[in-house]
Amino acid sequence: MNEPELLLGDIAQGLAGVKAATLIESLPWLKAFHDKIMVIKFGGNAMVDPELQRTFAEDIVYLRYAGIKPVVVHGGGPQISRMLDRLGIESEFRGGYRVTSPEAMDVVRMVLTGQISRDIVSHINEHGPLATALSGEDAGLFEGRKRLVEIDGEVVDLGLVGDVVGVNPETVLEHLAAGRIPVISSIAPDRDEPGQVLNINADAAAAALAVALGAEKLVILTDVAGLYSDWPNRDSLVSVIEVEQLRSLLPSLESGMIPKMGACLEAVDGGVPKAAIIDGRTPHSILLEVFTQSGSGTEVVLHAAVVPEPAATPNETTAATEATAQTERQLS
Ligand SMILES: Nc1ncnc2c1ncn2[C@@H]1O[C@H](COP(=O)(O)OP(=O)(O)O)[C@@H](O)[C@H]1O
Ligand SMILES: CC(=O)N[C@@H](CCC(=O)OP(=O)(O)O)C(=O)O
Repeated sequence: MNEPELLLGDIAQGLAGVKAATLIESLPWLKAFHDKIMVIKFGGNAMVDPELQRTFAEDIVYLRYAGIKPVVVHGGGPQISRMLDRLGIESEFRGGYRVTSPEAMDVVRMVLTGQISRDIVSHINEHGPLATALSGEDAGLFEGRKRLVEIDGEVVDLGLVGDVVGVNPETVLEHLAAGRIPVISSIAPDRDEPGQVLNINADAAAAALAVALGAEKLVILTDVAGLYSDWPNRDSLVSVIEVEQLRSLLPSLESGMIPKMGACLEAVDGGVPKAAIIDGRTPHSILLEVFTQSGSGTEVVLHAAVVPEPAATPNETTAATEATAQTERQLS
């Protein structure tokens, strides 16, 4: 063999080694998550590009064939706003929640249940008859109650916006037992007002469902790399954070991140071992998060493993940055 041929042979062998290392890195996670339920929240901002919808569906189907039981809860905030705009109905957000009139509620229901659920199901089912759509209204899945929020010391009525105050997960469990992938929209019947439905923030709906299902992990896809402890300082991306650190950081967060990090807290407080915020703009970010040691975004856990000798970080800006610099991801 001449020299270029030898070199090509070395490169091919090196690439094969990298591929094998990548595959074998997933083994501990395949074992840990085998037969476990994983709730994945697909945010409206993460689904704007059709190619990302396709790679999202591939990841979900991959999880399913890897022996995990994925449950998808989806949002669709930007898509609802676009439809409201087309219909000449004004959109207003307060404290991260959409002020929802009865007229807007019809549109929320139409876009989430009638359009986005169907699109996700259809992308997944390109791989086989796997996905089935459910609304939080179906078989009493969610029970909601109107949410009153306090903003700047003032109690604000957000209209038909609710919290999930009850979950009846049996239907979802039945679908999982049949090998299906449930795709769920975040609408809930109002417990206090029969016939009325409420608009639920999809992060909050995903967290409540993850707790009720006894999920092993909640994964939330959004349009940033994860949680920044000192937003918008790009050097402050957090890899792992403990619930108590997050609880003290929460009041300083800006509106988009409040429902998201609040949902992670609720999930871990409710017994879900891990909750992660990941970048839905990166193709296959779910696979990277679930099957690699470094993950792909921010993981929230009850207690993080402590690295024996943390490297010095000269630009530590907050208590959370300091604390998370000393932790690393772990299997359980
Ligand atoms: N501390 C923070 N870390 C990361 N993102 C933040 C933070 N504070 C505010 N944000 C903003 O929150 C946004 C995500 O929230 P949102 O737009 O509601 O997402 P989604 O549509 O996926 O639910 C980010 O794009 C970012 O602009
Ligand atoms: C009460 C409330 O704000 N509900 C959200 C529901 C959809 C959602 O949460 O979508 P994302 O995940 O894309 O943000 C809304 O009307 O936009």
